[in-house]
Amino acid sequence: MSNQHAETTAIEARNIVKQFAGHTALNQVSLEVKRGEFISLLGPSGCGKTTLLRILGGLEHPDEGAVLLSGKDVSGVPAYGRNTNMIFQQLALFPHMDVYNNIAYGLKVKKLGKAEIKKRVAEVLELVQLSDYSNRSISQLSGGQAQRIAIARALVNKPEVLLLDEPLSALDMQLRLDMQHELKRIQREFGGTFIFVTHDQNEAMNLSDRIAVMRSGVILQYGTPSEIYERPVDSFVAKFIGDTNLLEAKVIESSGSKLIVECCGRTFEARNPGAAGVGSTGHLSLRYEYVGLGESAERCDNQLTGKILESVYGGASIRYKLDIGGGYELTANVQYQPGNPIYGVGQEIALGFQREYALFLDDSREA
Ligand SMILES: Nc1ncnc2c1ncn2[C@@H]1O[C@H](COP(=O)(O)OP(=O)(O)OP(=O)(O)O)[C@@H](O)[C@H]1O
Repeated sequence: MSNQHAETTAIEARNIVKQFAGHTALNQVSLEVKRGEFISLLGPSGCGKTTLLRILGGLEHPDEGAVLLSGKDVSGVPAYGRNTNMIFQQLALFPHMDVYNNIAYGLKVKKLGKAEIKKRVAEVLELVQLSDYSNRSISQLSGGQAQRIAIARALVNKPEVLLLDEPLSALDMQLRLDMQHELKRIQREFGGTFIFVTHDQNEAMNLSDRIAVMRSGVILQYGTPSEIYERPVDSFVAKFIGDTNLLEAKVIESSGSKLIVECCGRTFEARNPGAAGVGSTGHLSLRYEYVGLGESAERCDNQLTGKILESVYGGASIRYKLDIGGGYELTANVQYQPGNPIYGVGQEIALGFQREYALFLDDSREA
C-alpha cells in the first residue's frame, strides 16, 4: 500500500465475510473511508449495516477479511484497543451520573489528569453547544440534548473514526432534522471521520459525502449522493434512493452510450450507463422530475401522450400519474409556481423525456 493511501484513508474494510449460524450477513465487503469524510451505510433492514459497523469498531470479528485503521491492520485488536468509538441508538448514557461524569468517564478510566479531563470535557460540551449543562442529571435532558451528550462522550476520546448506529431514529421528525444539521456541524468542526448507519435515504443524502448502498450482505454502490441518485448501478439502488419510474425494457439497438429500447409496447431512446448490448433485458429508470408535460415535452427526444389519472398538489411541485396506453402508467413530478398550468384528471397531454435521463439498468447485474 502506498504511503499516500495510508495518509488519506482513515479506515478500510477488505473483503469482509461474516456468517451467523450459516447465514451470510456480509459477503466479501470492501469499503474505504477517507480522513474527514462523513459516509453512510444505507440499506433495508437485515442487509448487514450494523454488522459491518460493529466489525469496523472491533465489537464483532469477521470470519474472513481485514480492517485497517490509518493503514494499520487492526483485525485482531478488540474495540477498547482501537481508536474508534461507537454511538448506539439507545445512547447508553449512565443514568446515575451527571453530564460531566458521563463525558469524563472514559478519560478517568484512561487515568488522565483532573485538569486535562476538565479541559477536554469543557471543549466537547462547547462543541455540542451545551456548556451550561455540566451538572445536569441525565434524566433532566431532552431527547436532543441526550443525543448531543452521547456525541460529546464519544468524541472526548478524540477517536480517529466515530461509528454511529442509527442514533437519530428514536427522535421525532423535526428534532431528527435539526440533529442532522447539528451532526454535520459537529463533524465539520471536530474534523473527524464519521460512519453513519441508517435505513433512511433522506438522512443519508442530507448528511453524507459518500453513501454505501447495501443489500443482502453486499455493497451494491458506493458513491456521492449525486452519483447514486443520477447514476444508480441497478434497479434496486434506483428505487431505494428517490422516486423513479421503473419500466421493463429490452435493448433492440446499441451504439456506445446510446440505446434503443423496447418498453411499454413502443421504442424509446435511452442512455446506457453499463455495457448492455442488444437483447439485454432490464428496466428503464426515469426519475419523476425528468418527465416533462405539455410544452416542455415538445423539446424531448422521446415523446408520447398520456391521460392524467391523478394529480397531487405538493406546493413546490405537482405529481401527476398518467396512463400512457397499453396498461402502462408513468408518474411525473412537475415544478410548480403560481400561474403555471395545473392539469386536470382525465385531460390528454403531451409528455416526453430526454434520452440523457432515461437510464437502461441491466437486471443481470442484480444479485
Ligand atoms: N448476533 C447475531 N446472531 C445471529 N444473526 C445475526 C446476529 N447479528 C446479525 N445477525 C443477522 O445478520 C443479518 C444482518 O444483520 P444486521 O443487524 O447487520 O442488519 P442491519 O442492516 O443493521 O439491519 P437493521 O437495519 O434491521 O438493524 C441479519 O439477517 C441478522 O438477523
